[in-house]
Amino acid sequence: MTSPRSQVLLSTCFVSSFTSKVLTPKYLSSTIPCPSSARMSVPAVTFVTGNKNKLREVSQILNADSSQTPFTITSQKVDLPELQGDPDDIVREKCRIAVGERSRALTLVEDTCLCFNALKGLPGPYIKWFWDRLGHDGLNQMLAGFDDKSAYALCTFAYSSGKAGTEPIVFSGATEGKIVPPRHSPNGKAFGWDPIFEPAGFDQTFAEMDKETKNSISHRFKALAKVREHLTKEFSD
Ligand SMILES: O=P(O)(O)OP(=O)(O)OP(=O)(O)OC[C@H]1O[C@@H](n2cnc3c(O)ncnc32)[C@H](O)[C@@H]1O
Ligand SMILES: [Mg+2]
Repeated sequence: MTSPRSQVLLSTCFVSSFTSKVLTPKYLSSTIPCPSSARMSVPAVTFVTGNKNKLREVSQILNADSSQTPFTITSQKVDLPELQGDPDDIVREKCRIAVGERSRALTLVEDTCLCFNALKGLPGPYIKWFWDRLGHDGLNQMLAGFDDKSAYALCTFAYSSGKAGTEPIVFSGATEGKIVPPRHSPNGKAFGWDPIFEPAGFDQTFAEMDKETKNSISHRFKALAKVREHLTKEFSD
């Protein structure tokens, strides 16, 4: 029997194959099998997030290189609590909560920080609230009294096999850069704080560069490379 809570979860479930180029939201909880060309069998892993931009980037990054081992990831939209603390502890706890919601299935969650060096790493994991309340200009204003505008974007994934007695495994990736007055792409659409983050070595913000470039240098790309390596090892043989 499906509990009322799981019915809510199922009704907000996006299912997508990360082996497909297009994200197709469907109100299903089933998984999409690996293509017959798959060189190994990897059970579906569900990425639990309430953020469609994260989901899109994870999909694009995992699809970018067809020579990599394919594996199937579904996604589930759940508004997980915004926790406080150290990024690794936050994402581990986020994963435990997500696994609890999902009855021990293979589960992946992610938490993103934007850390200002002049502020000793803050806003860090609290960037969601700072960005919501202050916007791009307000975030710039926070650094107005400092010469040091350097910052880094940190992405931390936690993966759980869902097996009893196991702890989530954490994978992180960081990209250095600096905080700049907002600069958007010509189409004006942007993901979160991308318009104010200029990665080191580039003269464009994340929002100005094409998505392939962002996805080849981003905090998310670096963390996902470690996730991919782990999953490939875990499910080979
Ligand atoms: O359900 P979850 O996965 O928690 O999604 P969220 O939107 O709550 O995300 P976080 O808790 O990780 O908060 C990170 C904030 O930073 C934003 N963000 C995350 N990755 C980003 C990126 O690559 N570029 C710009 N903004 C990003 C995101 O929209 C949030 O406002
Ligand atoms: Mg969140």
